[in-house]
Amino acid sequence: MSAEETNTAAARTPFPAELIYNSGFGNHFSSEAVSGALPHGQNSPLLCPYGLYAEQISGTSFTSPRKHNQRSWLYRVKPSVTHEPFRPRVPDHVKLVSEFDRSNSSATPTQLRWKPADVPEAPTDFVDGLYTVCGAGSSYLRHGFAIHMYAANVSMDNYAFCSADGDFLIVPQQGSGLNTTKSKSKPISHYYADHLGLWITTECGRLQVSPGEIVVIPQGVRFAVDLPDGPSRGYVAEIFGSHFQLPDLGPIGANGLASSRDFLVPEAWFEDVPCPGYTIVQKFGGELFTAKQDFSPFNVVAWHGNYVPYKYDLSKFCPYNTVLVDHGDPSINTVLTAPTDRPGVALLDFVIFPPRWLVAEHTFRPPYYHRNCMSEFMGLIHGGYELDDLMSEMAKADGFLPGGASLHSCMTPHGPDTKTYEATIAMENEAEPKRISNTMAFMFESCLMPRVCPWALKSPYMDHEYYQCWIGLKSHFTREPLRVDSQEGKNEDGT
Ligand SMILES: O=C(O)Cc1cc(O)ccc1O
Ligand SMILES: [Fe+2]
Repeated sequence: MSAEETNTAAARTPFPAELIYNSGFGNHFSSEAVSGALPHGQNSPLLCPYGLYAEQISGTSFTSPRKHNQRSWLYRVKPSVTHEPFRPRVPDHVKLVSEFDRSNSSATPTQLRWKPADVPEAPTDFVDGLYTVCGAGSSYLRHGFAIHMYAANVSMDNYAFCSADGDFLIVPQQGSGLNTTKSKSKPISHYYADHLGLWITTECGRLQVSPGEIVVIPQGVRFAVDLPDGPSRGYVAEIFGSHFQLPDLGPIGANGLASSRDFLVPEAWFEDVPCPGYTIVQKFGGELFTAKQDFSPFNVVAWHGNYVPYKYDLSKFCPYNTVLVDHGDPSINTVLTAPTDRPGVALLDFVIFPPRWLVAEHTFRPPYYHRNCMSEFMGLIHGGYELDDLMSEMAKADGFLPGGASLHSCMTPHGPDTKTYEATIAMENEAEPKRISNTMAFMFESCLMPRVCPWALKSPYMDHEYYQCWIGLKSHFTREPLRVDSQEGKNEDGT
């Protein structure tokens, strides 16, 4: 059937120009698309208002401590259980992994970098365009993560998707007609102001997510992605057995980094139209299963709870950083963290490198050379990474491009390339403040060691020459004493 013939209610219902959201992180929300649809005083009355069915979705075990416990109650036209049996999805050309071992992925300590992937020419929706790059652990054992990327050019037609494996943190990188013109002063949202991004219909309501924003769809929550504006490309971190939370702020105090009130949660929205042949596609243990039903899963008239999808605009992030010497550790820029049972050890941190001022003195300002016991996957949403923007065209570091990616696994050495090192030193450690404006990079950082999927290793976008960017780093060692550029012996004005 063509898109015109199918009864694709979700795809056909245009989103309003501006959606209204609830605001807050981890709140217990209540939302009614029809006034009075939420029961009062109890969750599961004998008969719910308007003859709705009550259904609970749990994101944590029933007995999880109260401060971690996540669940929502959905009041819907028909319950989710009304469907034909799940069957393996055909054709099964899926490049998704949720239990990483020798049969489906490789160990490699090499520094890896990928160029941005082209959006396919053949019609490809969000689910078909999704492929796993790397990951670790197991969704079956509820401990691990997978990093996927996607490139899509059509809306999902007459079906909804959910992952039984884990929460999806989606980072859209590109919408159609992306304006890449550089500006020193524009916030990232301006670059994408005309782009509608992803229209995501979920059981809890609808979200519009543009590049520069992120969205989290919790494990099991059903959603459909429409592309009103044409092709889209981006990154996904899927976490098994943990949920994202805001990082503790420690000595920073009560404010800063990502603020609770900037997280936006949908308002209840439903459709109640016949949907013959509607399909639920469920990712379960890395495999896709389908089940037919004759109604839309977006039939939740009201809901309440704290297990909800949410979005966040990265330009709202309030960065803190070095104000005197030394490059700070990237954890200072953590937007969200998915914890393990070990304090301070993340299953997955989502860290950003937003526009900001560089003001450090006597300091090599780019990231230091390092080897990390955690593994670092990086993506670039917009502009250049770190000092790219400040360098002359001659010295401009290249190779890490918007839509591209890199992976520096556990204990794999990495740091600024030769051009960045030389250009930084050539700036003679200028002490005056500099603004990095044209940038929005991010990192998924995990305590687990990722294995890399074969299609990512064999990808035509793999940059096999990546190692070359460090080969030119020369020895500057001399037995002659160098001018020691430290604070010692200096006056407050630097003289
Ligand atoms: O490797 C990277 O580019 C990520 C990173 C950034 C930074 O500012 C400090 C450490 C670090 O791993
Ligand atoms: Fe790093």
